[in-house]
Amino acid sequence: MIPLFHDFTDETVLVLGGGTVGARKARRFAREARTVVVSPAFADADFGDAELVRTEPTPADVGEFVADLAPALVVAATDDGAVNAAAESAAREAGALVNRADRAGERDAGSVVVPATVEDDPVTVAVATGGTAPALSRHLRERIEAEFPDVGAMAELAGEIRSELAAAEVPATARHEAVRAVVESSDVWKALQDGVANGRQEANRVMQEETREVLDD
Ligand SMILES: C[C@@]1(CC(=O)O)c2cc3[nH]c(cc4nc(cc5[nH]c(cc(n2)[C@H]1CCC(=O)O)[C@@](C)(CC(=O)O)[C@@H]5CCC(=O)O)C(CC(=O)O)=C4CCC(=O)O)c(CCC(=O)O)c3CC(=O)O
Ligand SMILES: NC(=O)C1=CN([C@@H]2O[C@H](COP(=O)(O)OP(=O)(O)OC[C@H]3O[C@@H](n4cnc5c(N)ncnc54)[C@H](O)[C@@H]3O)[C@@H](O)[C@H]2O)C=CC1
Repeated sequence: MIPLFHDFTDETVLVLGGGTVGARKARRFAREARTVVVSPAFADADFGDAELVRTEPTPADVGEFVADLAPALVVAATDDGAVNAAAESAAREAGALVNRADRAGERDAGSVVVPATVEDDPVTVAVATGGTAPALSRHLRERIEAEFPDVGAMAELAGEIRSELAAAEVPATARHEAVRAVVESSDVWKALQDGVANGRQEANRVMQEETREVLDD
């Protein structure tokens, strides 16, 4: 399976099932998309900014929700296999993506998996195990979050340096080496813990050192 990133801004996501799994997916998608959760009951859980619709659709009703909402993605997270299967076929018919929360293993195109995700804007790290061990995906996600608390700030810093070097018309190879030296520097990572300004200062030092090395060669 190959991970691809999908922008759901201005899209609708329909989640069927208001259990803890439906809540987790709703929370996740509601950060970006209009998210509607349809379920006869809702777990005592955080559904983020999702809209909750309390009703118990039959498999036939599911198609109507899909037709009405025209979602880009349908998440099938009920404990009823027939409803989840109906969600899958309605999504396919409507040309929407589908996420079957009750299935592991191989999938057809259009049937997508939700990975464990580290999000620290503008960075996204996605982890999956081919459905073999979701608990391990979660654990890896937590380890990555703990290991790189400033990853978003690092991305901003590297992006700023990239644009500045490009604007100064520094040749491509030197630019690439400078940016790589910054992101690979444990000193810059450490300095970022004390704020972006410290990170920037340390990055300047690393780049100066890098330039000196190039000139010495
Ligand atoms: C195939 C997939 C489909 C999909 O949902 O997209 C799927 C399917 C199933 N999960 C099951 C169980 C659990 N899932 C979790 C947790 C997560 N599951 C997620 C994704 C996926 N789960 C996709 C594959 C991802 C991959 O390849 O690794 C995460 C990463 C993302 C998310 O859901 O948001 C999220 C962690 C988020 C985070 O914390 O970062 C935990 C742990 C926990 O809850 O703490 C458990 C219990 C422990 C265990 O079993 O490992 C079961 C069995 C149900 C049963 O036994 O009844 C099935 C169905 C089956 O296997 O048949
Ligand atoms: N992908 C994942 O991470 C995981 C997936 N699962 C799978 O996902 C399913 C859901 O898991 P949980 O949330 O823990 O189960 P749950 O039993 O807590 O929640 C199921 C929800 O579906 C609702 N529901 C029942 N009939 C419905 C219908 N006709 N239309 C809409 N909603 C309906 C119920 O009211 C309930 O809110 C499980 O059956 C299991 O197969 C379970 C654990 C993790």
